[in-house]
Amino acid sequence: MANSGQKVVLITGCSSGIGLRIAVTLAKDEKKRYHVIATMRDLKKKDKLLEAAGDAYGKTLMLLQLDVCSDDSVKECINNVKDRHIDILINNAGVGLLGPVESISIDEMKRVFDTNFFGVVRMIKEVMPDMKKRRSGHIVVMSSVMGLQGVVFNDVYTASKFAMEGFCESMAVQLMKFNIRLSMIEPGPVHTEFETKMMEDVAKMDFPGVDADTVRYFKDVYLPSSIDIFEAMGQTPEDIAKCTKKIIESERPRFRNLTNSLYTPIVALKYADETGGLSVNTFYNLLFNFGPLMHITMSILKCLTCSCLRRRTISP
Ligand SMILES: NC(=O)C1=CN([C@@H]2O[C@H](COP(=O)(O)OP(=O)(O)OC[C@H]3O[C@@H](n4cnc5c(N)ncnc54)[C@H](OP(=O)(O)O)[C@@H]3O)[C@@H](O)[C@H]2O)C=CC1
Ligand SMILES: CC1=C(/C=C/C(C)=C/C=C/C(C)=C/C=O)C(C)(C)CCC1
Repeated sequence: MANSGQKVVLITGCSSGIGLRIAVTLAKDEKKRYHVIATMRDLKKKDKLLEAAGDAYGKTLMLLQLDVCSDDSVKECINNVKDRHIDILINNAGVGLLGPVESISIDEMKRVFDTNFFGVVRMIKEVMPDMKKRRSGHIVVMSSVMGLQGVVFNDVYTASKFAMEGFCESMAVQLMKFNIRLSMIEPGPVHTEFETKMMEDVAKMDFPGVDADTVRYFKDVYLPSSIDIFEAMGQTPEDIAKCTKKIIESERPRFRNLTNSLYTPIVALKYADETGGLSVNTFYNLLFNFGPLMHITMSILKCLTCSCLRRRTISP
């Protein structure tokens, strides 16, 4: 039960990664400002969260089952919240999808949209009426740099995040009229199970219906470069949890929130050129013409951002 003055925060997708870390970070807030309702679709996966939450569990953190792809589960979950009163909704649940579209079924694509786009729509539809009645609330949506700019071979995942960005950009205007804030968070690569799940999926792929060149571009060009990017720029779930906490605590939260300054110039390419060609040509060149150079550049970037170098430069 939330104590008076505590804000009720409901977070989706807390069994691992960013959602788990946001739930624990808010539940362990030193001023105990939050009553965290951490949700997951399979409560058998709760151990990692409960271990990280420690003695906050049962005090500032509680657990509820929630599958954002099920209308009934969404309704049932919110009905289990006292007075259906949620101050902050954090839509974090999401799934990736990688590879040549020729070998991806429409059903698989629909599952990604059902989670990443319709999952957020279901939650907002369920929670928004109460926030409107109270003229108060904050809706946070975990988008991605791929909600701002496409990345090759991430076509459908990118589309699902673009869809969410467009939905939120439209919703934000009317929500403002009801004093409800809407914030999008756009992380670049983050080291979570998201990455391992994608690599596991790729290992199992046999690319039916895909020509040999496309398979080669995916496996021998894109994948090594994306591993470089993850290594050189990858943030931690803690980084994203800290950003999220800052956003929900700010008086006037920004609508869009990129979390990784190393990635900002890459997204900036898109806004620097209204013809849209700059980012397409840059990505093309980085991948197909400067692949090896990019590998070296990323390794240097990794050194510049890792602590060992900083330690050497700091100590005389
Ligand atoms: N990792 C990255 O590089 C980036 C991730 N993001 C976004 O961050 C969010 C969290 O991903 P991340 O923590 O990295 O990855 P994880 O795979 O670790 O976490 C994803 C979470 O979403 C849950 N989930 C999946 N489908 C559903 C569903 N139908 N209902 C409820 N929960 C569901 C998963 O639960 P289960 O354990 O049951 O599968 C899991 O808890 C996603 O929206 C992702 O798009 C954005 C930018 C970068
Ligand atoms: C930047 C960049 C690349 C890869 C970007 C990647 C891999 C981003 C991953 C983002 C994630 C995982 C977001 C999840 O929501 C390429 C295509 C290698 C080409 C060169 C520029």
